[in-house]
Order: sequence, then structure tokens, then C-alpha cells
Amino acid sequence: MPREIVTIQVGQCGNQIGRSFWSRALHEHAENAKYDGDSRPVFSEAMSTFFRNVNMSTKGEMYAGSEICDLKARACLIDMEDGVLAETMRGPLKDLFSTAQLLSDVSGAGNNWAHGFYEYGEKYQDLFLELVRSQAEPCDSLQSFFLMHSLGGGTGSGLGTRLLELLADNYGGTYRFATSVLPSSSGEGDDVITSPYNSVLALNQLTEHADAVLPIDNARLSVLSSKGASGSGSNAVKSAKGRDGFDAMNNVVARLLTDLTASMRFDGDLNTDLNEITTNLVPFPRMHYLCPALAPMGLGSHGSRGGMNSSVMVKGLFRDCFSPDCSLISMGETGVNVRNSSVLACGVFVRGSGIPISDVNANVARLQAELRMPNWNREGFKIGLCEVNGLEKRSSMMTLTNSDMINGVFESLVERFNKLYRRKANVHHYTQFCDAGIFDEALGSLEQLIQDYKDVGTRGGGAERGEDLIWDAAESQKKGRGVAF
Ligand SMILES: Nc1nc2c(ncn2[C@@H]2O[C@H](COP(=O)(O)OP(=O)(O)OP(=O)(O)O)[C@@H](O)[C@H]2O)c(=O)[nH]1
Repeated sequence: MPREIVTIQVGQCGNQIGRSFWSRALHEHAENAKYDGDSRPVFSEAMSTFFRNVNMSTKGEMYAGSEICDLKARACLIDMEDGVLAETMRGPLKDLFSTAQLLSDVSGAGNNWAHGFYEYGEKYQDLFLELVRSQAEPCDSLQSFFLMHSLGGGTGSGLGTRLLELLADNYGGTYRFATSVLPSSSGEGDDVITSPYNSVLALNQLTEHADAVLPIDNARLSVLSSKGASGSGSNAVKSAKGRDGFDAMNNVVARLLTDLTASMRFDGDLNTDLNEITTNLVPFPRMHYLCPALAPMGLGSHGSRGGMNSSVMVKGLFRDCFSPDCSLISMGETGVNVRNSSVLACGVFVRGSGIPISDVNANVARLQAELRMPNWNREGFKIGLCEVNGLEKRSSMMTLTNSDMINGVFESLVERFNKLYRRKANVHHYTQFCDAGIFDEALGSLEQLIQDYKDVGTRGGGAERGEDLIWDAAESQKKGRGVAF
């Protein structure tokens, strides 16, 4: 039974990441497809997660594997400036989308969350729901929407989170995952003055209406892409050209999203889907920020077997993925990382042919003993093992960690927000569209979330259950709260 995903790409960043993602997904499936006598790929159930075969006459034929691919992406492309969408429709991916999948305006949201959320949200809600319906109806078992956006501007942040709310109201049983590009913790290199406002206002909505958020930032993406994490040697990735030189960074995000879904699309000893990921990694509904990491970064690192035996290679992947160097989100100057934070739950997703489950389990067992986790959830790991490599053609690993280390990001955002808000700087641009009360509401929501994550560190999470939710402190202290690989 296929479990389909519909992407909702909003704003410049969301659509440029979308381009990298579709290029990668397409090439991944092309490499793993069966081909007919004329060397044309045959549509498979694996492809149906992200693609529709518009060449098929009946579903029966499709699953008998007898139809030749003519693919359309399961996607909604939305931007309030039409430049990026027009570029996509002129580029190498143009045949993947029909114009009916696009929703655009001309003037953008002016880096103003309220403009996107209220004005464009109101204006386009009916058209958006029609567009989503056109993508949802052909699905047999729609599992999730993937929102791709940035929080710094106005369209992805404002309109993107308004659309998330509409999805929650209209498709309550379908998971909502968001890949959200946050401004970097230090604010360094941030090209939008109002980004702290836009981010805090958007986080308020993400906390309420998303099932899981994968937070990433451009400072880390830039470091990782310069190390070759995106597999920039691959033709697939090279073909995704963007206008702003964000390509290499967006390819890292594309790898994250294809790895996240690899074990629901391809065979493996431990298949996982988004339903299981959400159930296992989100024990409390608002605390759904899953910090991602990818290994190997750089070429020639672990993952390329060479003469290495599997257990050494897997151990290397674990060591890399649990180091700050492989994180897609920066914790700034806090010095906090997964090794010394309080971890609510952790997902470990390995790709590679011939990796024994026992090698993965041995490393997870070591983590179980050594990570600081609440004593009621020491089993809080979700493991995926997919035997099909990614485009880099080597074994790789992705982790998603739900822990209080995200507070470093949130606290620096609050600080940058307050620097502006104390003087009410730029607030008048927002009050054209909404009541100023939304600022205090959003700030209050983020401060509460920070507190909730702090409770994870002191009481193991769960607001009211103080005394019985303490940590397995003896074990954590014995191990010095560090993970030794
Ligand atoms: N990683 C990445 N970041 C991007 C990309 N494009 C823009 N950004 C970042 O996104 C933030 C601004 O958001 P945009 O997506 O450009 O803005 P928008 O959502 O289209 O909103 P408006 O321009 O206000 O209509 C800034 O921090 C940019 O550096 C991209 O392709 N990739």
C-alpha cells in the first residue's frame, strides 16, 4: 500500500529547496527503477510516495509494474512573487509540474509575516484548498504534507504557517511535517532585519499546527555544503541550478528529506514511515522540534566501505552523526549538543546495502546507556534501516533528536526579538494587518516552549508529573553525560 506525501513549497526559499528536492528524488528513483526493453523506467510503488504516473490507465496496471513512467510531482508550489516559480517552469524540472499546481501573486510579502499570514492567507485560502484537493484526491493513502519554507521572510513564514493551519483544519488526520529554515542563531549573515519577528510569529503557528518540525539554519547548511555533504559530485544535484547560489545548501536539505523517507520508499530490514517517526519521537504534542544531523559529511569519510568492516563503518557513522559537526542547526555559542543535552527521543535512520541490524542495534544500545534520557523513555529510539544507498552511493545515516538543545536556538531568537520589540521597532508594518497582541502571544508561546524543554532537563518532561519523572541520574552521572564512540 503506497503512503503518499504532498509537498507544500512556499516562498522563495521553500520553492528553491523544492527544486533541489525534486531533482534528487527524481534521480534517486531513476537509479533504482526497473527499465523496459526500450530503457524506459517502469512505474513502481516506491515512486508513488512522491510521484503520480499520469501515463497509467488503471491502478492495477501500475502495481503490476507494466506502465511506463510519465511523472508528475505530488506538490503545491506557492509564492507571492512569481519569479522563482517561472524559473522552475522554464527549467529542467518543468515537466514534473502542471501550471494548475502553481499559486502565485506578483509583489511578495515584503518580509512581513503578518502580510503573508493575514492578507495573502485570506485572499488565497480557497484557491489553496482547491489546489491541495487536486493533489490529495488521487492519493490512495495520503500520509503527510511536507511544508518547505523559511521563517525569515514574509511569504514562507506568514503564508506558509497560515496554510499549515488550513491543513490542520481540513486534513486533521494527515501528518504535517515542516522543514523550516531559521535565521542563524547569531544573526550573522541574516539578510532580513525583521527576521526575529517573522520567526517568532511563525514558530507560534508551527508549535500549534505542525506534527513535526525539522529546524535547520543557513549558517550550518553553508558549512555542510562546503564539505560536500550534498554529494555535489552527482550529476543529479548539479542539474538543480538556482538563481541565488543557494543550490549547494539546498541540496543538503534535499538529502535530509530523501533520507527521511528512504525507508518508506525502498526495501530494508527495518522500514519506518512518518506515522511511526511522529509516534516515537514526539511524546508531548507541542515539543515536536526534531533536530537533524547527517553523516558522512565530506567525501572520503565514514560510509565509504573501502576495506573497512561493517561494524567499524557503522560505529564511525554514529560517532559523526552525534557530533555537532554534522548538525543541520547551530546551537550558537551555547556549547550544547546532543551529547550533553537532555534527550526526549531520538531517531536513527541508516541507509546502506548489507548493513547487519546487529551493528546498528549495538550502537543504539550504547547510546541508550550513555545519553541523558528520562527514565520513563530510555527506549525512546526509533530505528530505520534501508538497504538502498542515497545518490552518494555509500552508506549514510541521519538522526533526528528531540531534546532541550533546541533551547539554544529559541533563546537567541527571543533575545533578538526583544532587541527590536523593546523599542517597538518596525511593529507598525505588522499592525497594518493585525492586532499588536499577536506579538505578545507569540513570544509567550515560545517562552512556554523553552520552559517545557527546560522541564525535560530537570524532570524528564511532562508539566505536572514532577517527582516521578526524574532522570536516570545515577547512570547519566556515572557516564559523565557524554557519549564515547
Ligand atoms: N537555504 C536557503 N535559504 C534561502 C533561500 N532563499 C532565501 N533563503 C533565506 O530565506 C530567508 C528569507 O526568506 P525568503 O524565502 O527569501 O522570503 P519569502 O518567504 O519568499 O518572503 P518575502 O520575500 O517576504 O515575500 C532569508 O534568511 C534567506 O537567506 C534558499 O533557496 N535556500
